[in-house]
Amino acid sequence: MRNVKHPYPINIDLSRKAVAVVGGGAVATRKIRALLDAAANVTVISPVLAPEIDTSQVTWRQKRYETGDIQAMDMIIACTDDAAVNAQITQDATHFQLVNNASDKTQSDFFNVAKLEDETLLLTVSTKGKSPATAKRIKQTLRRWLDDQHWFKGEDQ
Ligand SMILES: C[C@@]1(CC(=O)O)C2=NC(=C\c3[nH]c(c(CCC(=O)O)c3CC(=O)O)Cc3[nH]c(c(CC(=O)O)c3CCC(=O)O)/C=C3\N/C(=C\2)[C@@H](CCC(=O)O)[C@]3(C)CC(=O)O)/[C@H]1CCC(=O)O
Ligand SMILES: NC(=O)c1ccc[n+]([C@@H]2O[C@H](COP(=O)([O-])OP(=O)(O)OC[C@H]3O[C@@H](n4cnc5c(N)ncnc54)[C@H](O)[C@@H]3O)[C@@H](O)[C@H]2O)c1
Repeated sequence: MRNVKHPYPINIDLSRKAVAVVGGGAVATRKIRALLDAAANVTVISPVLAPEIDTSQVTWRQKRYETGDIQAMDMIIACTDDAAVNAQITQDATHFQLVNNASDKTQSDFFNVAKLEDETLLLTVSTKGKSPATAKRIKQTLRRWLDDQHWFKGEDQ
């Protein structure tokens, strides 16, 4: 995130929102999984898609990114393997769109978080962009602790 010391944490209902994922590789696969969990309407813009991305659950625009592609989108995840393209996407977005640039945290309006979720609980972990691997480890430690307390009834995430 650009210069924010204390980001605003929220849980968003994405079921009426259009989300563009630009890029169709490993990072896109992970982000799309969480977006579909949240019932988002996902459009993927990428010439190639990883086989794990189910084309029956997303709209696939099989092309390289061009300015204009994200115009009607509420939220955009820029995760191509070309940092210049991801930077262009951040630049093309207007102030009322939310952009996550997966290759440059100084060009993001928001960061994604590690989550632990069952029917009644949603726990999220963020290191404010400093160490996603640490966020994942903390999540796994929390999962074991919650299991010991019998407080968690979810699947592995
Ligand atoms: C939490 C999680 C949620 C999610 O999936 O979105 C998430 N990253 C996850 C996984 C993950 N991330 C990376 C690998 C590969 C590791 C490896 O193999 O090398 C893996 C896979 C893994 O660890 O399994 C590497 C990586 N990540 C970022 C960069 C770029 C940079 O740092 O600038 C690079 C290096 C790229 C490079 O240069 O190569 C950036 C971001 N990643 C964030 C979130 C945001 C900050 C989160 C926070 O504040 O803590 C932030 C800033 C932006 C964002 O993406 O929103 C999810 C955990 C899922 C879980 O819960 O299991
Ligand atoms: N934020 C995170 O969690 C995180 C984690 C790991 C890596 N990264 C960053 O994300 C980037 C992508 O990583 P990956 O493992 O998904 O890469 P990848 O190589 O698996 O996938 C890249 C995808 O981008 C697509 N692409 C390339 N140029 C394009 C263009 N002009 N328009 C549209 N799509 C285009 C390709 O077709 C491919 O599907 C890395 O370069 C790295 O900087 C971020």
